[in-house]
Parts: sequence; C-alpha cells; structure tokens
Amino acid sequence: PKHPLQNQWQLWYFRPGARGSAWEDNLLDVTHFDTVEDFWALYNHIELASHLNAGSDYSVFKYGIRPMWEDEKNKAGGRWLFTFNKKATSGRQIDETWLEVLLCLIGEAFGEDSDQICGAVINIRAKMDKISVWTNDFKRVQSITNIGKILKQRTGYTPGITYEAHSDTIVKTGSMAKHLLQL
Ligand SMILES: CN(C)c1nc(=O)c2c([nH]1)N([C@@H]1O[C@H](COP(=O)(O)OP(=O)(O)O)[C@@H](O)[C@H]1O)CN2C
Repeated sequence: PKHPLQNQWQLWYFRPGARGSAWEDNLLDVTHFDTVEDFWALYNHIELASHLNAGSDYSVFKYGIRPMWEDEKNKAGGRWLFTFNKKATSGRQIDETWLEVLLCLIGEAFGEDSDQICGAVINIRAKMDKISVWTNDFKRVQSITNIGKILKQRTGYTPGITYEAHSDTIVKTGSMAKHLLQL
C-alpha cells in the first residue's frame, strides 16, 4: 500500500500571463496528492522549476487553500522569503532548495507548528528567483520563528530570510515590504 501523507496537497502552476490578462486567470490547478509515492511520481513528471520560463511559479499548498493572499487561510498570514540572485545561483541549487522545502512541508517537519503552514511558492523570474513559505497567522511570532529556523537548517540556506505579512506585501513599495522578522 502507498504511504499516506498527514495532509493532502495541491500543485498549482502560474503561467506568465498574456499582456493584460487577469492574474488569477493564469493560476492553474494542476493536481493534488496525499501519498509519498504520488508526490515523487508528480515531482519526477513535471519540469524542474529552474527550467520554467521567467514569470512562472509553482505553488504547493494544503488541499483547498488557494496560493493567493485573498484566501481565507492566507489573508491574516505571511511568508518567509528566500531570494536567489540568478547570477550567483545555479539551477541545481534552486531546484534542490525547492525540493527540500517541499519535503519539509509534506513531511510535517515543524512539529506542532506544522498546522500553521499553508504552502510554499517558487517564483522563477528574470533576475531574482524567490521561494516563500506561507503561514496562516503573522502574529504567531514564536511559531513563525521556529518554522524559519527549521527551514534554514534543512535547506542549508545561509543568507538572511525575512518574514512579511501578506497585508504588507500587498502594499509593498518595491522590495521595501515591511519585515516583521529576520533570521
Ligand atoms: C487576486 N490578485 C489580483 C492577486 N492575488 C495574489 O495572491 C497575488 C497577486 N494578485 N499577485 C500579483 O502578481 C504581481 C507580482 O507578484 P509576484 O509575487 O509574482 O512577484 P514578482 O513581483 O513577479 O517577483 C503582484 O504585484 C500582484 O499584482 C501576486 N500574488 C501572490
């Protein structure tokens, strides 16, 4: 029998939008999975994130949570943000970091704080790729800190990471979104 995951997860793909298209129209629900075997079958079936065209995203969220600020489960939350300067990062590095983040999520690596996890996003962009882990309540500082520490340990990511509330990201001016926490 297949090995069940604690949660069911959904993979979304965001395609670079045709000019003037609505953001949400480019967010596509690909599939969902809830066993270890089905995760690997999916991961091995789809394109590596580093091979996606600039402007694309993958999102892996708990089933039923849409990877958007407005979702009930996201609107009071925020994200830990990992950034990767394309000039200084190999495709292999970004792919390995993304996979490790996914394994933390589906493997419930955050103990009792795992219930605050909504999902993870990788943004493939022309100059700066981003990986973010979204949690459901930006006020849970201790839990968010624990989650950030585990993510840095498991990924071996050494630069700083910042946590920002989605409500701040939405009104951000450039990359000046208000940082609630830094690790
Ligand atoms: C419901 N709704 C419209 C809506 N709901 C959302 O949840 C949501 C958006 N819109 N997003 C739009 O994409 C732009 C790039 O953000 P980016 O995170 O891709 O980052 P880049 O600036 O492309 O690096 C954002 O500025 C925003 O316009 C982003 N986003 C998460």
